[in-house]
Amino acid sequence: MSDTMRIGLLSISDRASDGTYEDQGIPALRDWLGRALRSPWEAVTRLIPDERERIERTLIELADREGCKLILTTGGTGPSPRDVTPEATLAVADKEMPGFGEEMRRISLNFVPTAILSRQVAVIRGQTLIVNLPGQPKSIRETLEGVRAADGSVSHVGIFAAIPYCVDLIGGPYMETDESVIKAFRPKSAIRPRP
Ligand SMILES: Nc1ncnc2c1ncn2[C@@H]1O[C@H](COP(=O)(O)OP(=O)(O)OP(=O)(O)O)[C@@H](O)[C@H]1O
Ligand SMILES: Nc1nc2c(c(=O)[nH]1)N[C@H]1C(S)=C(S)[C@@H](COP(=O)(O)O)O[C@H]1N2
Repeated sequence: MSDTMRIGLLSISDRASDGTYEDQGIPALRDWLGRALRSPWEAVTRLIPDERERIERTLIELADREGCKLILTTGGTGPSPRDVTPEATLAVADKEMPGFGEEMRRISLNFVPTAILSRQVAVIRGQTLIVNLPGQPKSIRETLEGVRAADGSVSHVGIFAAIPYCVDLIGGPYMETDESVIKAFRPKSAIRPRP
């Protein structure tokens, strides 16, 4: 197996995909991962409208054909009629990982009272972890990295801390992070020494 982690970045937005505004979802995901990851990775990106069948097909393509062991989606998690990202994600799932959604909503409440409007979920499909993030571009960093106090110390750990070990457990590459951005947590027995 290659050591390069392929990460699917899926932006789901009617208006970004039809050109009403420029997509900021994929650039925000790419920038954050560029700062956070120390191990080799490459992005496979897709920008699509809020259409359930299209979202399901794209998730299956990224997981099964493109070999992405992690897929981060952004957008379509709210209560509006066209927000169907969680339904599409659950439809392609083998297992639900409810801790991610619960924790992201808790983290987001540090930033906006409307955090509870996001129905975001995370699931496992085969050897792929799929995580929904909200559509607001700033929510990407907020949920992945967590909350910092004024002195820069972490007051609420972001959900990315749990992603490398989750990827280990489903058979993906060993991911390493820049601890000044996000410290990946692994039990001692799962930590590999640096070469
Ligand atoms: N891909 C994106 N790029 C830039 N801004 C975005 C993007 N997706 C969402 N936003 C911003 O975040 C807000 C909330 O996101 P949400 O996914 O609810 O969008 P929406 O209102 O359903 O819009 P859309 O028509 O793009 O699907 C949007 O109103 C928009 O300002
Ligand atoms: N961290 C964070 N979470 C957030 C937000 C945000 O700005 N930051 N916006 C909320 C709002 S206003 C909505 S409606 C929901 C759903 O957003 P989505 O439909 O763009 O996915 O995410 C919520 N979660």
